[in-house]
Amino acid sequence: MASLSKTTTEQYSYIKNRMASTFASTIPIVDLSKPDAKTLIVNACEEFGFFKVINHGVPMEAISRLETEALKFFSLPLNEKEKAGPPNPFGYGSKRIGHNGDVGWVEYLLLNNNQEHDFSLYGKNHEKFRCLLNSYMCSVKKMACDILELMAEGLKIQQKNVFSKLLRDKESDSVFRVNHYPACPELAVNGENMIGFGEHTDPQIISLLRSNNTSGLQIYLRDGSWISVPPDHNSFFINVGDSLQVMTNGRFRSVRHRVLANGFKSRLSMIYFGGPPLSEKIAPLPSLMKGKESLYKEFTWFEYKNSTYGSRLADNRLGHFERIAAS
Ligand SMILES: C=C1C[C@]23C[C@@]1(O)CC[C@H]2[C@@]12CC[C@H](O)[C@@](C)(C(=O)O1)[C@H]2[C@@H]3C(=O)O
Ligand SMILES: O=C(O)CCC(=O)C(=O)O
Ligand SMILES: [Fe+2]
Repeated sequence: MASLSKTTTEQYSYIKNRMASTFASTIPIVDLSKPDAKTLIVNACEEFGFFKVINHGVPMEAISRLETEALKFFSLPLNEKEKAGPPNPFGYGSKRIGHNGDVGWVEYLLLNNNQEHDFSLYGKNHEKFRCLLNSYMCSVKKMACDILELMAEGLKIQQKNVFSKLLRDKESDSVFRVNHYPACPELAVNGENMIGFGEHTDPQIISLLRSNNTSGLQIYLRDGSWISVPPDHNSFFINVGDSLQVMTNGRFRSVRHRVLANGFKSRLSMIYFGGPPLSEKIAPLPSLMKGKESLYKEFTWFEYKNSTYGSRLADNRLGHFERIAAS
């Protein structure tokens, strides 16, 4: 994947070389060890649907050991990696994202938390890889639940575990993804920007992203501009997903985001997507309605997921489920 010519990159989307501004100071930072965390989380979810977390409690040692194993996997020859693919939807994938024509300058591993994966396909260190992945997923899931509980407190919801119980449920449909974006030297020469992972919102409740120190992630602001998120390998970045937007009746916004390929350095990111059980009804919480109508028709996570997997990355997936306001 690292060697490419113009013909191989033609299939990817380029974006105009208008640099997105990097406003490091715009992105809210939440220190999970501070008492104001819950208020800052609610403000960030309302304004951006996105924030950075420090003092997260996931040991750096566990993170870097997993990152090393993931990089070892991605450095295998393509035919070896392809033994763990194609992703339907889980396994190893390269360039194609989903099944509806999206492509990006990325290769990845997609795993489901409650499905047995045949790890023997993941290189000769697969046992080590599996153990590191399991312990990382446990720590990140715990952090996700802590954040969701702070969120419920910040929203003054009596039932503190109203969101976190969905991730803790043994049927929780959560997904883990490792994305590898090789450096794309042609971009460094032409000064162009190419899409690594096209713009989209995450369909689940919450996503916890951690990457190495290579830039690329951008988020879309309410004013219609894209901003680059300065990478920080010691922190986690949290996205509000579509399901949380619905549960808060639109008070929190699922954030549109994308990744641009880098001309000089490869990027490795690991994302935990916390999702509810398939049978869970996704609907606004009564305590957040305050006499207002629901903005959404009723649906289960199974129905939303089915519709998601038939959509293109950039689609507004919640559009199908919005109620048309009576005039
Ligand atoms: C094009 C697609 C890939 C995706 C499923 C979809 O049809 C639309 C949503 C995509 C997305 C974005 C967030 C996560 O990375 C993901 C695993 C998810 O749940 O929804 C991906 C899906 C995928 O890569 O299969
Ligand atoms: O790789 C990244 O940094 C973000 C990718 C992403 O948004 C996703 O996998 O849903
Ligand atoms: Fe995403």
